[in-house]
Amino acid sequence: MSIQYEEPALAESYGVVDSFPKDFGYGVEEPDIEEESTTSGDSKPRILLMGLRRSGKSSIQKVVFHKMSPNETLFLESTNKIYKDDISSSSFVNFQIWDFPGQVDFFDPTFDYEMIFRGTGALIFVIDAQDDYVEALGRLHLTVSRAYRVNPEINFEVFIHKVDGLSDDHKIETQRDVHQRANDDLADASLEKLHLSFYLTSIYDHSIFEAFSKVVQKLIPQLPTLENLVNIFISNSGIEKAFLFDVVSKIYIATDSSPVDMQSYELCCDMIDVVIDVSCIYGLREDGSGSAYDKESLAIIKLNNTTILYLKEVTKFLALVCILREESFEKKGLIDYNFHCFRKAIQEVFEVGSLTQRTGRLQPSSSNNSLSSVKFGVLNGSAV
Ligand SMILES: Nc1nc2c(ncn2[C@@H]2O[C@H](COP(=O)(O)OP(=O)(O)OP(=O)(O)O)[C@@H](O)[C@H]2O)c(=O)[nH]1
Repeated sequence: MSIQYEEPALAESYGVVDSFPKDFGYGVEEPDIEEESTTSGDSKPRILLMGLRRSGKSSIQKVVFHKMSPNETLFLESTNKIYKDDISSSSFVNFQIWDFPGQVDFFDPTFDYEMIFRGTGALIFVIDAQDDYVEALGRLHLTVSRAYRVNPEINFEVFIHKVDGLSDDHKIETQRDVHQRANDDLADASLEKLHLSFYLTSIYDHSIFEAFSKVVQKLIPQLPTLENLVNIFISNSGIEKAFLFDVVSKIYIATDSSPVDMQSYELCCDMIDVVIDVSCIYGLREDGSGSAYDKESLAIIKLNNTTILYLKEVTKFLALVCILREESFEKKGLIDYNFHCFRKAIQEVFEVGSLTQRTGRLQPSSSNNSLSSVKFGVLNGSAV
């Protein structure tokens, strides 16, 4: 992962350099920042974070990608320039986030919005749900309608943010109201084809990670392949739920087809934190060298309700976290064998993905073939 700064002073004022998990020891190859900013950087799929001032854009970016604790965001200064952040933690989650200052003026001739929207994969518009959102809705309409005219391929995502301050009923009501008004505005402008997706988010719980996971997943053309692989793996191994995580951000880039319940997701996120924290303390060599997350990374946690959490390294950046019953874990040999097949298949998808050229979004690959060559063991014991 590398960070690109518009201006060094701005970066310092954020204190990003300190909060960024550079010393995390994931073995992330740090690309040359100069080179990133001048060559490949701008061709990466782009996610734009837009919204009114103080709606929470920078906080989202810092909490999800830079391990900033939510309370620290209280001290974030207002963003004055477009702030580009390169997230190259894996070739699947390989994109650039552009954090816009709240007061972007589309009529300013120096703001080349056509160029910006042309290379954009997703536009996240953040609305502060604790504030009066009438102005934000006007801004949302102006922004998405302009962006759609330049690039109709963009995924438009609306984060109804800071919902931690709202009661459950109020949350649902706010979402319904925002949804209704935003779509009415689009209908009035004959833009019915423009699809908006809505998420209730807060940096004080896992909702922001979940929402970001869904946004990122839409930019991964290999997603059906990944989901298929997870499905085959869990059904042949007696596993209840599995998430393929990007370890640094805790975004899940794929899961099986059973519905995601927040509790399972939070449990798996917490497991990653525990494993990395313990590994940072006890997993490094005496001189501090080594990596907290590497090929050997593996953890099994038995909970007191006969549930087992099982984490294993898949690639340098990805981990599979599974939830299963104690009795299924008796067939650990089968699970390990199937995991081996799963990992091999994922690596194939990963290799093909990294070879394909990227444009506004990650390029589709012909990697579905990898499924046909995977031979999982089955639960009755006879390998296929
Ligand atoms: N309660 C609550 N406060 C939040 C949340 N997210 C951000 N905030 C607070 O909102 C304030 C503004 O956050 P910023 O991230 O600076 O907002 P911004 O949209 O980047 O603002 P500009 O840079 O001015 O455009 C900060 O005090 C954050 O702590 C949230 O989920 N819940």
